[in-house]
Amino acid sequence: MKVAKFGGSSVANATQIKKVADIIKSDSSRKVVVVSAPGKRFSDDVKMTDLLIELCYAKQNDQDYDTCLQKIMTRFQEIIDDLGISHYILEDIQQTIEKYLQFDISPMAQLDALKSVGEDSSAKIVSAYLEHIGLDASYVNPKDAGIFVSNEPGNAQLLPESFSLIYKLREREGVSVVPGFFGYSADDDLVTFSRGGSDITGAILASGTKADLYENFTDVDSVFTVNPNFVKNPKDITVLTYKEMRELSYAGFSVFHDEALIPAFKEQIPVCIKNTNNPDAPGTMVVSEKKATDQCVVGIASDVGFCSLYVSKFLMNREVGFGRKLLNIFEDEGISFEHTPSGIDDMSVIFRDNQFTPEKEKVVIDRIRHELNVDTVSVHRDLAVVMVVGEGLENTIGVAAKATASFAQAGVNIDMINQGSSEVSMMFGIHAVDLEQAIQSLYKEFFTDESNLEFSAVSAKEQQ
Ligand SMILES: Nc1ncnc2c1ncn2[C@@H]1O[C@H](COP(=O)(O)OP(=O)(O)O)[C@@H](O)[C@H]1O
Ligand SMILES: N[C@@H](CC(=O)OP(=O)(O)O)C(=O)O
Repeated sequence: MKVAKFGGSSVANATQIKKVADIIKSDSSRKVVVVSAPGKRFSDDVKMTDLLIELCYAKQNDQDYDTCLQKIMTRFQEIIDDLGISHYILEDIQQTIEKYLQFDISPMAQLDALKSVGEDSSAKIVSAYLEHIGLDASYVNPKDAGIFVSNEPGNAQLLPESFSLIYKLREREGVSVVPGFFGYSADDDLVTFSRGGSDITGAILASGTKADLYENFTDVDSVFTVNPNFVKNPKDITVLTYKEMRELSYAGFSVFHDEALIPAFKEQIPVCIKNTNNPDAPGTMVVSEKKATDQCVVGIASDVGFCSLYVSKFLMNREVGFGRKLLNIFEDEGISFEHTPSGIDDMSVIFRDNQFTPEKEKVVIDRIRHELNVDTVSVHRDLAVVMVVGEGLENTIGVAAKATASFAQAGVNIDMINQGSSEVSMMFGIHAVDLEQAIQSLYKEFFTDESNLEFSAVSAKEQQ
């Protein structure tokens, strides 16, 4: 039995939904289908989820929201008309939105309720269309599917008791179409996962039903070795391990949500990333182990929006508890950190920029100066993180040298290197303005010549 998730690009309009239906029809083992909200139809288009967020903010700020509501309804109407299914669904969507707009609940809870309408409506539309073409299909609400989550709006986490309920989905007749992206709290509130979270729903259902395969349908033939927005027609990846995919999606391979790896990994469900527009292409498999290959580096990922706080203090290495005290300040101020590269008298804390308002920055710096008595403290914003990822890194010599040489060749200054704490990745902090050049230079270094083969030859020799 397979769980198939279709992303926003796969349900963006009626033409795409018809492709989805063909894919479901072609394989009767696709018993559980998860859908996202309608995504972008062209590059400047707006995702349905973003329209719903706009609608919610307009309402909460007492602004006119009719135009936005109209845009939302027109998009759903176009899809429903083009598919030739009942207008009853359109009325249902309108009533649901209006009910949520009138909800007297916290702003965050109202935002989550409205955000859920995109996926919920997609699931109703897709199941109605499947029935319309003669398939046995039904819409299954996340509550009926057993998706119970913590009450953290916009960042729901699955409650462990969900798994036994989800397993029961296997008993349902026909194709169950479940909306992605949200679940229900114990208090019956609608709570969404983080953005891109329909991948998480798919992985949870695949894991809970102990599916043989989790198929994640999107708009590219495979996961590429580098984000295609930086390099034209990059090489594709046929097999990745969970660890590799986790590191790559953490650092910007938005094609698959990094949190979606956890449920799949726990139950060892293989994941296949495939293209709705070209379903015959084999896609990329994500599995627990892969055969040793010549390929040392499998992908180069990058993400922006990082900030680094640097502290130096003479004899820091001898001061018991220094690192803990520094990180305690971050904890007290509610900032989660990503990396902490350090030297004998220096330590940097790397974290996501959006957590660091100017007021927060002032408080953190004052506390570090007064409580830790440091020699220097400084903050560097607009950083990007670049990850060079591959299971082969651990046993391969010279990758860092090649990477740093390629940064130097591209004239990119490296602010920070974090090597060794992960077995499968090497991380570089650079200025965001240099990102494109850095990525292109690394891609050239690792994927357009025989460099990976050279590496494997070196490491094989070293292991003898
Ligand atoms: N390394 C990568 N390989 C493939 N696609 C990538 C990669 N990095 C970023 N992407 C982007 O991810 C997109 C697919 O993810 P997303 O837009 O979330 O799809 P969906 O609508 O199916 O959820 C691709 O169109 C591509 O632009
Ligand atoms: N619609 C939600 C969830 C999601 O997973 O979307 P997509 O499949 O288009 O990435 C979002 O935009 O965040």
